Amino acid sequence: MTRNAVNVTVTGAAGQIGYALLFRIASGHLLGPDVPVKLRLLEITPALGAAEGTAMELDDCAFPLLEGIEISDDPNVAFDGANVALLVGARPRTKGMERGDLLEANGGIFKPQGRAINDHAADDVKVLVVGNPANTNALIAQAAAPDVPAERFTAMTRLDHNRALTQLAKKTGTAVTDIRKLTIWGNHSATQYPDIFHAEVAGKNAAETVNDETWLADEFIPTVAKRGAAIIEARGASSAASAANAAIDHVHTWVNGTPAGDWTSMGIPSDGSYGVPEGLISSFPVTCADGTYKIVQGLDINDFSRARIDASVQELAEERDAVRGLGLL
Ligand SMILES: NC(=O)C1=CN([C@@H]2O[C@H](COP(=O)(O)OP(=O)(O)OC[C@H]3O[C@@H](n4cnc5c(N)ncnc54)[C@H](O)[C@@H]3O)[C@@H](O)[C@H]2O)C=CC1
Ligand SMILES: O=C([O-])CC(=O)C(=O)O
Repeated sequence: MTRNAVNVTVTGAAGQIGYALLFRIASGHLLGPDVPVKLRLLEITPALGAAEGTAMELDDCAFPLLEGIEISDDPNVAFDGANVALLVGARPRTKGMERGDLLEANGGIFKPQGRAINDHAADDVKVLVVGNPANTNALIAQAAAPDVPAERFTAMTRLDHNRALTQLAKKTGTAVTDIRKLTIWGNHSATQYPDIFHAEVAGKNAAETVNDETWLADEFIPTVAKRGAAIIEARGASSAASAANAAIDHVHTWVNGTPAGDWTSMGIPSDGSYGVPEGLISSFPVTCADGTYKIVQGLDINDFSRARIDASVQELAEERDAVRGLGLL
């Protein structure tokens, strides 16, 4: 059976993550080996030439699943008919820039993009925001798209999830495939909380297996939460291939489902679960099936976890209040 191509819009297509992402989308890793794709690339006007260059390379791969590439500097064109929208392009923080300046600059990007998604994307559009501050940028885009169901706007914490998997596997001398039910809670920032209290390593409780709260508090959590900064320090540039890989994982899982007996982490609009105020886009443990996700319910949250979840959620609430103050919500 021949399937219709899925329209995948990627913003910031000429950037570092874009370069690591587009080839994997075109080769079938995002949606599956039998799903044709059409790429719609959005860039700012000065970067259109670089996006053209990447498109030339995509052509030169002769990917069997790639049915077309369109490039534009107009969000209304780039999001037209989008089934999947990967919002990667963002304004990076530069020297002397305050947090409020960063939020305002990103508001100028994500508000019009949200509006364009509202007006032009396909009815089934799924949105993943990668550009930082990802959770709050997702909130801005969502607020500008009142006709799109709010739950279609998600923010990426899968990179944090994957980072945590590897750190836990190393500590326990196991493979990442032995680990299940790990959770990232909260914001994609240094306040995020990677939680192993419900995780399993080779079928046994991870926290009991590790049995080392000092490692948990002083090594594991800070290593995962500050990994982005450590990569920048080591590489002289921020995570790109691993971020692209996580974006692929996030959408692939959302569309194709979580394996039985496991869950993943996604930044999603809170429904009030686990005391996270409704509407904040916060990371939760979720299962996915049939193209939708559900928050894993009924987990006991101990005092150690509660304090950390609350701190990250507090930061999200402050970011929301700041963008609300700027008139972006
Ligand atoms: N959520 C996560 O886990 C992670 C998020 N990030 C974030 O992803 C973002 C992108 O990272 P890189 O690709 O390394 O940055 P980059 O600077 O290499 O590329 C960003 C691209 O976005 C483009 N751009 C800027 N404004 C745009 C607009 N209005 N419309 C379309 N394109 C626009 C720029 O021209 C540039 O080509 C950054 O905000 C970074 O902090 C990075 C790693 C992980
Ligand atoms: O810290 C950054 O700018 C990049 C990022 O989000 C990450 O690597 O997690």
